[in-house]
Amino acid sequence: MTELSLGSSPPEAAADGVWLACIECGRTLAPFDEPTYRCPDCDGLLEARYEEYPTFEDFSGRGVWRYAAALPFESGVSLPEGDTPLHEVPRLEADVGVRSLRVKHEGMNPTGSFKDRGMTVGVRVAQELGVDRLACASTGNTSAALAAYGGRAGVETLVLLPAGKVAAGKVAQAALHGARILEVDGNFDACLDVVAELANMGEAYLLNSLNPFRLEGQKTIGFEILESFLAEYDRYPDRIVLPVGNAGNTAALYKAFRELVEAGALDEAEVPMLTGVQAEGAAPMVEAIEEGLDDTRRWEDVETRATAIRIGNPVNARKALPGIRGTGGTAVAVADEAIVDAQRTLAEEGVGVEPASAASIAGLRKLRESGTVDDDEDVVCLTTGHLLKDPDAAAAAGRDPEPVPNDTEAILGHLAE
Ligand SMILES: Cc1ncc(COP(=O)(O)O)c(C=O)c1O
Ligand SMILES: N[C@@H](CCOP(=O)(O)O)C(=O)O
Repeated sequence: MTELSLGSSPPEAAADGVWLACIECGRTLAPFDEPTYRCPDCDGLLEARYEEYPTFEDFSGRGVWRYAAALPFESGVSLPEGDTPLHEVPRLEADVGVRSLRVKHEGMNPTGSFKDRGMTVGVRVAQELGVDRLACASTGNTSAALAAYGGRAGVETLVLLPAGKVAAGKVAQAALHGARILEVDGNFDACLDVVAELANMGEAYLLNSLNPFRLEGQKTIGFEILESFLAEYDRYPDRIVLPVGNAGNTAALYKAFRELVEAGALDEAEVPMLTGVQAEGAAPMVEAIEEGLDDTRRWEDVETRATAIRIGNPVNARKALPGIRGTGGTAVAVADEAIVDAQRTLAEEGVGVEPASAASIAGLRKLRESGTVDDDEDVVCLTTGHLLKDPDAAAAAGRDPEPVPNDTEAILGHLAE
């Protein structure tokens, strides 16, 4: 696990032991002088770096801010977020046939997805920068989180959504939390291109996962999984399986593990294998892994019922591909039917997730069937968003309501049929 070294020296103007470094050319930048999303020299992705990396003993409290020692600030605009359940799923575990299977349900965050972890940190940075408008492109969840956290902070929010391709619950959230919603005649990747241009023009502060501080919040998923799993099993999971869209979580979890290794709190051999899952109709990361590419090829035409991961140009690919390879993981594409089936299976065991989230389960099943995942592995599947985010998908995947007369005897008769 040597790619993307964390070693760099702070620039002169580094604030309180934190700075930004380009993952391509190594240039370092002061973090809070002005909004910066990419390297001014080579356009590479930026990553937050710290003077010191904490060990588990440095963490205290609950939720995202438990990990303040690994974040750029002590606290932030919080609703609060993180501290999500690591569900047991005994029937699914037996069916898949692994040593242990847990489901880390990020749908239990305040706005119903993992984006809240990134937003609590990202909006804190926005306050530090003194910006007056926050913006994002979104397949839905980022917009809901941005609207809620921006609203809480009292800052104007603007979201660009691919018209007709965002689940109803997410649009409702962004609307009610007060975001200005622009529906764009184009896919998510086109929306992100426009928002990035607006941000570069100084029209808004961009809070997609291109923003390195979003990923600082999201890396706490990795810390939390390791701590909770260790507490229950006295060992770390072998593998973490996660849905991949813009590839922010893959990059963030990899960073969490590299930081712990750097701090001497985790052996390289203990780092879980990061295993990404995409829908067949939007699988540029899988293509890049299978073909040994250093970056993804942009897919112009993407389609999947898992609208949250309907993404053809994962902005974090250059961070996430080394994460998958460097941990000995892999990536796999799954059919929409397998995603829906996995969503139903999880729901029947009490865990309600949106379709994109269920991709992790569908991917695990596929990798077990192919023998890529062994039966003696400890696995954690990440489920990223709540079932109610996409009520239409849930209704379509679930049982149909049965109309009955307003009469007890008739209902008993109906139940006996
Ligand atoms: C519910 C859900 N799952 C998974 C993803 C993919 O996560 P990432 O972009 O971090 O790969 C997203 C958004 O991209 C999402 O909204
Ligand atoms: N699924 C995402 C897509 C944008 O991802 P981001 O992590 O880069 O903000 C969404 O919910 O919009």
